[in-house]
Amino acid sequence: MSIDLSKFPDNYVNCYKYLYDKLPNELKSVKMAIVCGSGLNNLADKIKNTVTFDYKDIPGFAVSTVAGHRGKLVFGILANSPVVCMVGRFHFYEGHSAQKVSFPIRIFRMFGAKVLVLTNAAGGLNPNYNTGDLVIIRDHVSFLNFTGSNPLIGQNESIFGERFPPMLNVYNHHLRYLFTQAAAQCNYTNLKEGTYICLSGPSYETPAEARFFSTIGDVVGMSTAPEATVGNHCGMQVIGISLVTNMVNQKPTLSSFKSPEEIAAQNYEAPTISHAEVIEVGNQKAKILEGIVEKFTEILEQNNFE
Ligand SMILES: O=P(O)(O)O[C@@H]1C[C@H](O)[C@@H](CO)O1
Ligand code: HPA
Repeated sequence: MSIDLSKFPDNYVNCYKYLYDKLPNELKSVKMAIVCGSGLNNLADKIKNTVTFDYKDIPGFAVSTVAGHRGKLVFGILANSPVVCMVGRFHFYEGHSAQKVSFPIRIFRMFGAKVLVLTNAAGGLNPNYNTGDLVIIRDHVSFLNFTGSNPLIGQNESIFGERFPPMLNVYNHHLRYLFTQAAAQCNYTNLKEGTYICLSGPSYETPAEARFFSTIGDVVGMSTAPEATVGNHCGMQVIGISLVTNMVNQKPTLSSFKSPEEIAAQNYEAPTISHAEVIEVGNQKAKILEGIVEKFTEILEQNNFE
């Protein structure tokens, strides 16, 4: 075993040992951890020589209760590199604490992962975006973090990181640049970069909230920031990719001064959004993202990225 387990809290040790004992030598240490967002399960399909665990069997893991999140942890080889992949993640709105949501990230760090690839499905706020676009996260605004649900609240586990971590470079610039190279090599031309707004969910935003969010960010979702916060705390280099699964409705709700007849005469169609739509777009685009993530892993290997 390459780390001194006596320095780690018991709940982390139990989880680490459970997984470690079941892994072949070539997967007992990994370079990269990947988290699949809603509908993006197939990101794991390119991983070879896999060993798969059900979340329900892993000590300390929550279970996935959301459609489009398979609930499997996959260790394996991607582009000649040992990786671990969460096929489905945990969300705060499922009733898990921010600490529980991000627990796996520290486990991945214990397994040696330095690079953390976070993917998510998100609503587009920036008018220059379209459904289906991939957005490299440049920075985030986390409503969870500043409303008292920062995952680092509680006793600081100093084996992982410092009490007051800076958040000035959470999303690593070099990784983001290399991701643009990977996308170009995969002939993907719709790559954007933007600020991700993290909400607790599960309700989607109102139009008024959406207009407000559009003044401070480009995409809005319900995940990623807790994992990025914890990854940053324990010294991981983080990259986040959002898939725009829907454009968020920002039009004001109906005026009180218009009669139902006037509204009907304008052929008004009420806007809507559903998780089924989110998953469908995720499924359609997972293949593209899968290819880019594989190429990205290959580029990291070529660059000896540590
Ligand atoms: O896990 P992600 O962030 O990809 O999932 C998004 C946010 C909500 O969980 C869900 C809303 O449709 O999709
Ligand atoms: O429009 C959205 N809002 C919040 N979270 C989301 N996840 C996918 N789409 C959305």
